Amino acid sequence: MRIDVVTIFPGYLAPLREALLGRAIDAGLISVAVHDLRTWTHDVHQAVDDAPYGGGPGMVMRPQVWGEALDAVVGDVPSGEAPPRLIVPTPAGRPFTQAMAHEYAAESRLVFACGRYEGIDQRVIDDAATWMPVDEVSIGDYVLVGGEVAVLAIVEAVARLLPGVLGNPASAEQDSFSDGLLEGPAYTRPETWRGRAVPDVLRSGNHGAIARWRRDRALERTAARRPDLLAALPPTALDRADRAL
Ligand SMILES: COc1ccc2nc(C(=O)O)sc2c1
Repeated sequence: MRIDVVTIFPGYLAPLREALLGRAIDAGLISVAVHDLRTWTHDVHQAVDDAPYGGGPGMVMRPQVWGEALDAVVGDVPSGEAPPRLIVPTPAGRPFTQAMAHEYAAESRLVFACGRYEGIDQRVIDDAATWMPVDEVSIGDYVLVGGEVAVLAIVEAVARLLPGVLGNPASAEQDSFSDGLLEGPAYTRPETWRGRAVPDVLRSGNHGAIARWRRDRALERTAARRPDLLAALPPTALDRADRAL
């Protein structure tokens, strides 16, 4: 997968080259190019923003600069080749979900546009949508200062789903949300720590009982913390034992 990120703060994306993602880049599983939006300014001040039409607080990012940047970064899409998906993090975006992470993991190329200030002139999004799929997404019901942190989260959620990135593919298959539920509690050695013992069932070697216990804990946690996820499960998702909980 090829990933391009356009931002006025390239240094914010440095964590993409660390740890698991850094190893995936070194292994050639993903390529990441970070572009400084100011490359496409033509004035001495390298201005990327201007006052909003209609008044109001803050500044809006200029369409000319973004238009040239996306033209250059996306480049000419060879005929017959699918254009990349443009992802624009914004508080006004569609909530980013694990299902979307799987959708994005199937793409060969993603381009991220990181907004700052009050966001990017809407015409940039509208123009881009005439020649590539554009998703405006939010990583949560809170407002960040810019799109860069959201890009780090989205890229990590997507890249870990790519073949070869996670050491143990089963980890992705048993993710929270993979079966629509939150993961339950996890334990490792020692057996007792500060007077707290690991649940006996997890040391029983009885794989059926362990699976049942883990499912029950996941159902309990989901019911307590995300009842919306439980309500969204298809009726067939819960078996008789689940319902007996
Ligand atoms: C101006 O660019 C922004 C500002 C806030 C913000 N908050 C996001 C979120 O997903 O919460 S994405 C994003 C982009």
